[in-house]
Amino acid sequence: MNHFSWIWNYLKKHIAMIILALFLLLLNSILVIINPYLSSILIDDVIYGQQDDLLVPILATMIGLTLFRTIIRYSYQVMFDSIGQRTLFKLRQDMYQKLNELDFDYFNHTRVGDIMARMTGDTEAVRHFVSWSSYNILESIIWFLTAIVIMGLINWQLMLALVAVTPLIFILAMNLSKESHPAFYEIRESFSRLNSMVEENIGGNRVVKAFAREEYEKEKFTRHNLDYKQRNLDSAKISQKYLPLLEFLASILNVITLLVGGFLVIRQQMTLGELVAFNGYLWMLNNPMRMIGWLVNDYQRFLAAAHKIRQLLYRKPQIPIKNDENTLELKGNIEFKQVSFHFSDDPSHNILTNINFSVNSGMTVGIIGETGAGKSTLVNLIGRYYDPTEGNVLIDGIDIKDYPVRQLRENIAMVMQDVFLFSNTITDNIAFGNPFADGEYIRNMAKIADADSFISQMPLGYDTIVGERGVGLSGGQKQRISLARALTKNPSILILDDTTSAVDMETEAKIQLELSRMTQTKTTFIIAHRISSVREADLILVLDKGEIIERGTHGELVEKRGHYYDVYQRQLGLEGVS
Ligand SMILES: Nc1ncnc2c1ncn2[C@@H]1O[C@H](COP(=O)(O)OP(=O)(O)OP(=O)(O)O)[C@@H](O)[C@H]1O
Repeated sequence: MNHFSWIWNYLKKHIAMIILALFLLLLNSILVIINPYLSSILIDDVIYGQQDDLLVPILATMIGLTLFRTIIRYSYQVMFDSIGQRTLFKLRQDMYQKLNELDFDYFNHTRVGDIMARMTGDTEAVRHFVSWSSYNILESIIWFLTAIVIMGLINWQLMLALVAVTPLIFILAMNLSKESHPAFYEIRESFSRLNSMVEENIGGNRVVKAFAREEYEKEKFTRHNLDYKQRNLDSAKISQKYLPLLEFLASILNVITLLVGGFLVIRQQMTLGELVAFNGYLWMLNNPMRMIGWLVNDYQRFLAAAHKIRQLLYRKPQIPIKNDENTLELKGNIEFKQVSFHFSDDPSHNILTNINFSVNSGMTVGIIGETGAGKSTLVNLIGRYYDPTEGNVLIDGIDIKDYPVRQLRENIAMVMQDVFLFSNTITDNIAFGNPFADGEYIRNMAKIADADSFISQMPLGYDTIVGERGVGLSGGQKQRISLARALTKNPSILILDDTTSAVDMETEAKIQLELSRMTQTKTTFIIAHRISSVREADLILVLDKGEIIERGTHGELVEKRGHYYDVYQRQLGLEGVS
C-alpha cells in the first residue's frame, strides 16, 4: 500500500464532504474564467465598440462574481480544514490504540521522544497536507490545464509560446523533489533525536542535578539543536536553488505575453481585448508555477511523516492483544516446563535456562538470587510480557499462549520493581486495576499494604494528587501504594517484584502478616533479596545466572547448607545457623 491509498483509508470516511468540497473547487475554477472574459468585452465592445450601456452590468457582474467566488473558496477551505482535523483526530486515536497494543519489546527499543515526534510533528505534517496542500495542488492542476485550453481558444500561437516554458518547470520540480526527498527524512530523524534528548533530560533532571551535569547536558542539547538547524538549512538550500528559478520562469511569462501578444496585436492577428483577457488568464498559468516548489516541499514533508506514522501503525506486536469481552477465571495452578528465554536483540545469551517448577493455586513462591539472575524476567513470562523462547508456561494445565492475553492479564496483578504512579489522586492510582472498587475497599487494601496511615496523614488524604511518576512520595510510600493497587485488583495470581525493598524490616513484617491473611486463595510470587521476605513461602527458588540452583522450603534449604544457607547466614550475620 502506498502513502496515498493509506491516507485514502482515512479520507474516504468523509467522502460526502470531499465530493462537496471538490465540486465547489471545480465551480470556483470555472468561475475564474469569466472575469478575464468580461474584461475583453469591456475593452473590445464597451471602450472600442462604444456600447456604454454594457459598462455597469459588466462591472456589477464582475464584482458579484468575485464576491461569490470568495464565499465559495472560503467554504471549501473550511471543508478541507475540517477533513484535515478529522483525519488527524482518527490518526491520533489509531496511533494511541496501537501504542497500547504494542509489547515490552517495542518499548525496550523505542525512545519516548521518537514516539512523541510521531504523535505530534508527523501527524501535524499529514494534517497540513490534507487541509492545505491537497486543495492547492488540485487548484493548481485545474487552473493550469484550464488556462491552456482557454488561452488556446483565444490564440493558440501565444498559448504555445507560453507553454514552451513548462517542460523546464517540470524538470526543475522533479529535480527539487528528488533532492529534497532524503533531506526531509533527515530533518524528521533529527527532530526525533532532539525530542528524545529533551525528554530524557526532563525525565532524568534529578540525576542531572545530583551529578551537577547541567553543562554537559546543555552541550548535548546544543549538538542536537545544531544538527536539527543544519538539516533544515540544508533543505532550505535545496529549495533556494530551485525556487528563484521557478519564480523567474513564472515571471517571464508576463514578458512573453507582452512581447508575442503585442506583436500579434500590431499585426492584427489578435484584438487588444483578447490580449487583456489573455493577460487575465496568465495568473492561472504562472501561479501554479510559483507554487510548485512549495507544494513539492509539502509533499516530501508529508511522505517523510507518513512513513514514520505507518511504521508505528503497521508494527506487529510479538504478543498481540485482541479485544475480547469474555471473562476468564483462572485458579492459579502454574507450571514452567523446560522454559528458556533470551531477548530478541541478543539470541546468543540465555537469560533463563531450562526452568522447571510447578505450584498449586494458593501457594506462595519465593524467588531469590543475585541481581541480574533473571528473577524479574521469570515472572514477566507469567503475564506474557515476553514469551519463552523454548518450553512452555502453563496455567491450570493450559499453555498461556492459548488464553487471550488481556483475559490472562486480568487474572494477574503485578507490583513492578520500577514503581510507576500516574499524576492523579491516590484513590485513582489504587483503583487503577479495578475501577469498581469503592472507597472502603480501597482503604482496606491500603491498610493491608500499610499505606493507610501515611495517606491519612496527608492534608487531602486519598484525594492527594501525586506528582508525575509519584514525585512527592518516598520510595517506600510509592511501593506501598503500588502494592495496594495490585491488591485492589483482587487477582488469582499476585506477583510482587522487590515490593518491600524500600520499606524497613518492621513495616515489611507487618505487611507480610496482613498479606498472608489475604493471599491464601492466591498464587503469590515474591521476588526479594532479603530472606525474611520469602522464608514463609511454600516453595523457594534460588536463581543463579538464569538457572534454578536450589529449591525447597526455608527449612529444607537451610538444612541443605548450600547457596541459600550462605546468604541466610550472611544476612543474619550469624555463624552456624540451622
Ligand atoms: N530489555 C532487556 N533487554 C536485554 N537484556 C535485558 C533486558 N532486561 C533485562 N535484561 C538482562 O536480563 C538479565 C536478567 O534481568 P532481570 O531483571 O530478570 O534480573 P533480576 O534477577 O530481576 O535482577 P534484580 O535483582 O537486579 O532486579 C540481566 O542480565 C539484564 O541485563
